[in-house]
Amino acid sequence: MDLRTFDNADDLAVALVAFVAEGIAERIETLGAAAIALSGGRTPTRFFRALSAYDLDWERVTVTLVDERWVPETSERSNAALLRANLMQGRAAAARFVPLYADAPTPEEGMAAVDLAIAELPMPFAAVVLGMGDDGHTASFFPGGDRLADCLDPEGTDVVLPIRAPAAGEPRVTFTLPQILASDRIALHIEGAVKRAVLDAAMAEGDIEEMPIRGVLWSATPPTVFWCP
Ligand SMILES: O=C1O[C@H](COP(=O)(O)O)[C@@H](O)[C@H](O)[C@H]1O
Repeated sequence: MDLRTFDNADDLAVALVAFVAEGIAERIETLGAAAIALSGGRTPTRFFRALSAYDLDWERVTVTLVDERWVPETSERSNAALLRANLMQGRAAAARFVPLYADAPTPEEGMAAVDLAIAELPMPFAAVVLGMGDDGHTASFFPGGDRLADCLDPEGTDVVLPIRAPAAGEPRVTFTLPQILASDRIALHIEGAVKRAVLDAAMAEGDIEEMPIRGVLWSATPPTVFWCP
């Protein structure tokens, strides 16, 4: 595993920005456009702010989320709201943002609109940045999720799927594992001693559905891990 350790969150953010920006620049160079998928939650705010200031050809970049809680952007739980407030600013305001939420009561009812929106993405992703919960979930691959097996299916052809789980709060929508693993670059961004211990536990033997981050860590294309205390 390529584990990159930093003294503090600022240094980590600078390195993670460079990792993602290189992926974007390479893809723009070869194909003229790039899509990236970023995670929500509490961890990525500093990284988003640093990335928003980076000098890139942002007009050729489409940004989406790895996963979303099925809530409107007025909710403080919205990953899209977090991303708009912290990334889609400054230089990065020139990028296009594709949300994973549509104005419908359930993900199933909104899925056609989400599928239509993501069909525009220049896939595969130039870069994906994953987070990890203290329960070993990544994206919205939660232990006990009702569609977890479908999300993790290496042969699965769905691009995004709805999922519900006891620890997930709201219903979710998530890119599936094959879509994540097809990315040019995959980063796992974690901070703090607790998440480091979870990472160590996930690297040990065990069931993928118990700690779904294993689906990424144990894949043929494991992530580059960015960690600081
Ligand atoms: O719910 C979510 O949690 C994970 C981890 O978030 P953190 O707050 O522990 O950093 C995140 O990666 C995911 O995108 C988000 O929907």
